[in-house]
Amino acid sequence: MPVSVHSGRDLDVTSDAIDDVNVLKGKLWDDKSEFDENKDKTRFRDYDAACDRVKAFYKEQHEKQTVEFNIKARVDFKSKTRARMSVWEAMEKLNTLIDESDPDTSVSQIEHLLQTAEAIRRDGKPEWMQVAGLVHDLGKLLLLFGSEGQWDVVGDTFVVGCRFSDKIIYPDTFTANPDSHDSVYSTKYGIYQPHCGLDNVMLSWGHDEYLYNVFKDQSTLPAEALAMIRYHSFYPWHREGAYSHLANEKDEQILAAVQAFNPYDLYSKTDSPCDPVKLRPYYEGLISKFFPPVLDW
Ligand SMILES: O[C@H]1[C@H](O)[C@@H](O)[C@H](O)[C@@H](O)[C@H]1O
Ligand SMILES: [Fe+2]
Ligand SMILES: [Fe+2]
Repeated sequence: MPVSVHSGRDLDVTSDAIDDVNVLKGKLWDDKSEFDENKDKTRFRDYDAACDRVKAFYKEQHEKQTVEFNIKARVDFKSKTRARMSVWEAMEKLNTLIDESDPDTSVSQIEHLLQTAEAIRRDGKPEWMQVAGLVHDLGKLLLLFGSEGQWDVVGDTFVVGCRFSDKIIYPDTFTANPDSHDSVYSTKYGIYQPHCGLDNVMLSWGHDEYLYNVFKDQSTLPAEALAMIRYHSFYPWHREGAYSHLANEKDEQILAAVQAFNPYDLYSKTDSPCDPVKLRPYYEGLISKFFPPVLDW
């Protein structure tokens, strides 16, 4: 049985899907201590200690995310509408996906979205930020829309078109990426100008970039929320301080927003489980404030 599940079945979140996920959890993660509720913060994102599934994921991703692939993915994105549905329907669709790149969670994606949103709500943060938490990983729907695998959907992001930063996890795996040997793409600035701004660089294609593009014209979310969505996986920048030679002043401002969001995304992964049925009325209320009833995905 494959370790990743992304069937297109429309299951009710309260029933079969939860069972499916629990079965998978048992199969995927033998060492339950990895997910204990009192996990120390320093033990999150421990990629040295990560299992083979995570290492294999990044090896493949770092080899295949080239400039050529990224241009193709963006052209493909613009060429069609993949589905029409509401935000809550999109969340339900994701319910059986388990992310192969993530060393810190074994829960389904709807669970992760609710845990993130609930943690933000508990801290009394504004509604737009709760919504950002609720939707931030919906871009993983790409898995149901003909992605090539998980490598072009999940995982940390980085800039393509210039030298791969050594602040990216498993930096050695980029030697297998043809762009590492390209005379332009392998230079410090590559195809970019100094301080051109992150708006003008191509981040590796995946759930962040996809979802940002879906929401930028179909929501009333503020710029900070859109930045949280677009850059939440860009750890080399928001955590490691890489790419300052490409960032501009505007990016400095949004960095604060992305960093404020990050702990909720990361550390809520060991919170107690949420009940989607109980929480739905509250979050449907918030969704209706920021999104139309149906969106093009
Ligand atoms: O494995 C995780 C997961 O794919 C997250 O959704 C993403 O935002 C993170 O950057 C990544 O490390
Ligand atoms: Fe994510
Ligand atoms: Fe997340």
